[in-house]
Amino acid sequence: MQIKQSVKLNKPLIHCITNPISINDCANMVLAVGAKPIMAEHPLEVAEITAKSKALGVNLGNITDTRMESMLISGKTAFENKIPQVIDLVGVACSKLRLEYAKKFISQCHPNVIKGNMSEIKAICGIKSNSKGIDVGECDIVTEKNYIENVEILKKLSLETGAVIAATGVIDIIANNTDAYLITNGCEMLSMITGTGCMLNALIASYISSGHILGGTVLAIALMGICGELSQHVKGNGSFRTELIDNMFSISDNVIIEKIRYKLK
Ligand SMILES: Nc1ncnc2c1ncn2[C@@H]1O[C@H](COP(=O)(O)OP(=O)(O)OP(=O)(O)O)[C@@H](O)[C@H]1O
Ligand SMILES: Cc1ncsc1CCO
Repeated sequence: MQIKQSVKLNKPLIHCITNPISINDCANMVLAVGAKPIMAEHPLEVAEITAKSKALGVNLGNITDTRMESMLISGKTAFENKIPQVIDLVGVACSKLRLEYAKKFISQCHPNVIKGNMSEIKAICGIKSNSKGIDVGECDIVTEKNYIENVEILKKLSLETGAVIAATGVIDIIANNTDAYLITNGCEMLSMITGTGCMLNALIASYISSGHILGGTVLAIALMGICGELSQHVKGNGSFRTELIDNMFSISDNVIIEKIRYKLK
C-alpha cells in the first residue's frame, strides 16, 4: 500500500515503448494509478526521454525496426542511470526474431523485471513451449498440479538474469531467485479484451518506479486481477475494458486487502 500511495503522491513519469494495439489503454492505466505516461519511440529522442523518466516499460508486441532500435537505446539508458525497467516478452514463443531480440535486450539492458505468459517464459529459457500466437499454449498453462516445476523455471531464470520474473495467466507467478508469489486473482474476461498483458506491463513500470521491484510487480499483478473481478458485471468486453480502467482508478486499500489471494512459496 505504501508503494501505491507513493506513486499517487509523486506522479512519476513512466516511459513506455509499446505496440499500437493497446497503447491508449496502457497510457490510461498509468494515469489510473496516478503516474504520468509518455509513449515515445523515435530512436533519436528516446535516450533523452528515458533519462528523464522514473521507469521504463518495453513491449515486443507488433515489433518494428524502429521500436527494436529504440527499445535497446532506452534499455541501455535505463540501466546506465539505474532507472527501473520491465520487458514484456509478447510473442517470443511464436517468433524467432522476437526471441533472439529479447535475449539480446536482456543481456545488454539487464531489465529489473522480465514478464510474459508461461509459454513465453519457457521459450526465453530454451524450454520447449506450445504457444498459441501471443497467448499461452494449453500445455503450458500454470495449474495447481504443475506450479512447483514452473516456480523452479522462474527462480532459475531470475538467478541467471538478476531480474524478477513474472509469468501471468490464470495463476500468476512472480519470483526472484529465492521466493515466489502465486496470485490467483483474476477472471476469464481479462483474456477477452486485447492488451491486458500490455496494460499490466505499464502498471508494473509505474509501481517499480518506487524502487521496490518485487513488491511493485506483485502489487501490479494483484491489482489487475482484483480490478478484473470487480468489473465482471458488464454486458460485454467493450464495457469491461472501461470498467477495468475505472476500477483501477478508484480501488481502495480496504478492497485490495479484502480481495487479494496470494501464497508465498
Ligand atoms: N483466464 C484468466 N483467469 C484469471 N486471470 C486471468 C485470465 N487470463 C488473464 N488473466 C489475468 O490477466 C492479466 C494478463 O495476463 P495474460 O497472461 O492474459 O497476459 P498476456 O497473454 O500477456 O496478455 P495480452 O497478450 O492480451 O496483452 C494477468 O493479470 C492475469 O492474471
Ligand atoms: C493482438 C496483439 N497482437 C500483437 S500485440 C497484441 C496485443 C496484445 O498483446
